[in-house]
Order: sequence, then C-alpha cells, then structure tokens
Amino acid sequence: MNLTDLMATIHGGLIVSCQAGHEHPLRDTSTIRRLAEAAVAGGATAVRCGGVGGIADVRAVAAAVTVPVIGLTKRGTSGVFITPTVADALEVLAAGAAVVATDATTRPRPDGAGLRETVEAVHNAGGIVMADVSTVAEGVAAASAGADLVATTLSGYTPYSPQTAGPDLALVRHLAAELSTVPIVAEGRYHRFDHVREALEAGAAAVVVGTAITDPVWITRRFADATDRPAPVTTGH
Ligand SMILES: CC(=O)N[C@H](C=O)[C@@H](O)[C@H](O)[C@H](O)COP(=O)(O)O
Repeated sequence: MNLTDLMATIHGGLIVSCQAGHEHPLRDTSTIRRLAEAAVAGGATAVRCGGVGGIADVRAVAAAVTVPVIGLTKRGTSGVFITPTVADALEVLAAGAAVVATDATTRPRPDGAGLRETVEAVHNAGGIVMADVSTVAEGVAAASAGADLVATTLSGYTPYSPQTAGPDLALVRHLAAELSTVPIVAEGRYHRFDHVREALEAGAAAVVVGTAITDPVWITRRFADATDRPAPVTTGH
C-alpha cells in the first residue's frame, strides 16, 4: 500500500490501538485479533497493534482484518522502546503491517541507526513510516528524516514533554501548523468523543484511540471509581 492509498482510507477517521500489556487479562494474541475485528466492525479505518505482543500480534491481526495495520514492537519501557531497531521495523513489515510505527524522538536508538536510516530501510521494503514523537521539534526532525506520518504518541511519555492527564491537543495544533505536507496523527490519552473532534479540528488527519476502547480494565475502573467501592489496584494497558 502507498501513502496516497493509506490516506484515502484513514483521512478524517478513527484508528484503534489494540494492545495489552504483559500482566493484562487480555494479553493473548487471538484475543487481540478479536479486539481488532471488533474495532473494524465498529468503524476503525485502521488498526494499530503489536506492542508487547510483538510480531505475533501484528501477523494475526494483519491476516484477519481488511483495513491497514500499523504495526509496532515494544522492547522495555524506557528510552527508545517502540520499534527501536531497523531489524524490528523490517520484521513488523514482514508480518503484514502496511505502516511501521517507530519512536522518532532524537534519543539514541539501541542499534545506533538514525531515524533516517530506519525510514529508508522501511521505504526500501515497501512500507510506510509513522513517526511517534513527543514534541514539535521531534516532529519537524522526523518529517525531514523522511517519515510519512507524524503521531503525537509519545507526548507525556518522555521526561521533557508536557505530562498532561488528557491528550496533547496543543502538539497536534502546532505540528499541523509546522508541517504542511506530512499528515499528523493525534494519539495518546484520547478518552473523550469531544477530544477526538477537537483533534480533527486542530489539523489531525486521523485520531488513534487505544485504552478507552480496548481496555476493559480501565473502562471498568472508571465506573467503579464512581461508586462507593473504587477499584483497589491498577493494571496497565
Ligand atoms: C506510550 C505508548 O507506549 N503508547 C503505545 C503505543 O502504541 C500504546 O500503549 C497506547 O495505548 C497507544 O499509543 C494509544 O494510546 P491510548 O491508549 O492512550 O489511547
């Protein structure tokens, strides 16, 4: 799939992130595949998946859904952990993803490759790159390194980006103003319908929602916390 076809499919739409952390009750590849199928049935224009489920999740979801898959792997939880190496990116593509999501912060990558090198490797293999950033400067650098899409995924997850409870709509707005030719994807803590709308109005080409759709632990907790018996423990997404 090329970028033009991808944008014709996702522009103005919802992308659903189907992931579950190591200790999560939904951490099972066939469960993730079913979540992805449910998301597509509900109108997801694309699915983002992989994470700690890695290549197995990407492969299962890509084989099951007709919409484009944005794949990623995760290694660890600090530094560059989203599809951190060229080898990871190529594996994600080989598993059937149309788009590889990768950390595009300027922090050192574990294989020593630059973002530009990673982008080139993905392009040479026929893939599209979604650059996960946390600041405007990172988004601008990612675009000049050749990234096809810039996503706000990492805002709030690098020590130097704003640690907001809700989505970083300001980052969407600023990236859209800076980057006229690279589509911006709004991602990270989109928990409300009005925030999805606001992101599109701020210039996002598409919005990714994960936890608020695909994590029943998180959803249950929100309801439990409205009762006299709030949930006792936290389980990550
Ligand atoms: C920071 C990081 O590792 N983000 C990951 C990226 O793939 C996922 O864990 C998120 O669920 C995804 O970005 C969607 O965000 P939210 O679940 O907040 O809607």
